[in-house]
Amino acid sequence: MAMAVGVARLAPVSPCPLLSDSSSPLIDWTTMAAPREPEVIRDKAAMRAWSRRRRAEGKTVAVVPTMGYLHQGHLSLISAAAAAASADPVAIVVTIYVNPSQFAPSEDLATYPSDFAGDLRKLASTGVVDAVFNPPDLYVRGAGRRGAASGGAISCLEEAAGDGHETWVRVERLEKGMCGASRPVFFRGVATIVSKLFNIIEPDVAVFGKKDYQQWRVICRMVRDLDFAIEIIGSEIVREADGLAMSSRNVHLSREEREKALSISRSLVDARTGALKGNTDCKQIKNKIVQTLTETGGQVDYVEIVEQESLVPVEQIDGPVVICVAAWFGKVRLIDNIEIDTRS
Ligand SMILES: Nc1ncnc2c1ncn2[C@@H]1O[C@H](COP(=O)(O)OP(=O)(O)OP(=O)(O)O)[C@@H](O)[C@H]1O
Ligand SMILES: CC(C)(CO)[C@@H](O)C(=O)[O-]
Ligand code: BAL
Repeated sequence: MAMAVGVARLAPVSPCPLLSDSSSPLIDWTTMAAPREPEVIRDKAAMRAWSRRRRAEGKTVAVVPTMGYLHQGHLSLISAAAAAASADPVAIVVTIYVNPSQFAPSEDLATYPSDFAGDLRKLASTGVVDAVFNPPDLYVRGAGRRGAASGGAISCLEEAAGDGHETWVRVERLEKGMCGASRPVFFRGVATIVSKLFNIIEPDVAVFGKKDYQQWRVICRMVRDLDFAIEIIGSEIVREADGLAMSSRNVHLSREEREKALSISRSLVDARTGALKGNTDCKQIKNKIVQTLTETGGQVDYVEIVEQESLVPVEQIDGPVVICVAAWFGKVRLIDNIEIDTRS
């Protein structure tokens, strides 16, 4: 039975030495309700019925979409969900589904980390998660041939789905560039699965992390353009004590690779410090970050400085921008970012 929840009291910020002004507070769940096992729902119709019952009870339904292998970054989204509807009782749903349509066949779907039992323990410890939606599959699969090729890159889903699923959501401008250039099926898959989750769960609020900055912006634009009656919340990046952005894929880093990967967050902080001191030439900033990451053994995918909402690249930092980085350390592709506003 869902229960009204209080707001997770955020633990005093134990500032990370590198990012003290942008590290996100971790959550002191001990101040929350007693640990409580969330209901596990695996069927789409049951998930929709559960959500409609909560709303009929007068609750705000909040969803936190994830691909599992949960860490504090995910738990911070749950806290944001609880806080978003603090005036009303909220029913919080966390989805755990590794979405095949956002992975190209050449990417790491097969090695994506998973620990559902551990995830359930972490969610229970919060005492505020009412349901976990963990479907075995969310796509119609066909037995027949896929028919005329859709052209362009295909995802792991299309490789396996035959003449099944064929409807896609595209956010045509924001999906281009940065991760859209490196992962040509990623945002089509994300926008499509998030739309499906929204149609199944019918939430009032949905929380996404700014760690995946471009993804967050793509989803905000999709919600605007398709008139979803859903409040989208972007939650700040949660970092390890040494500044590394928490990410499920970090588990694949060797000790040495993890040490080298610290160059990402450190170079972002240095860039922001410099910009606030007047070093606002984007070409110089990007070249310095690329040099730093390369010298520490990273293979840079991209370093871009773009306007925060339009994601349009800028040549000078003069207003709200975000520096977005993607780089490989060993076989692990990491992303991170830092927002800068020289006018604030
Ligand atoms: N360190 C973090 N701080 C804030 N939000 C995060 C963080 N890590 C992940 N999230 C958010 O959690 C949600 C689920 O992301 P996901 O399940 O893919 O985890 P992940 O840590 O991003 O994994 P990976 O990046 O390795 O695929 C997304 O909205 C994502 O932005
Ligand atoms: C939003 C999401 C859950 C969609 O699969 C995924 O892209 C993620 O975990 O960021
Ligand atoms: N949060 C990232 C999801 C992905 O890399 O597919």
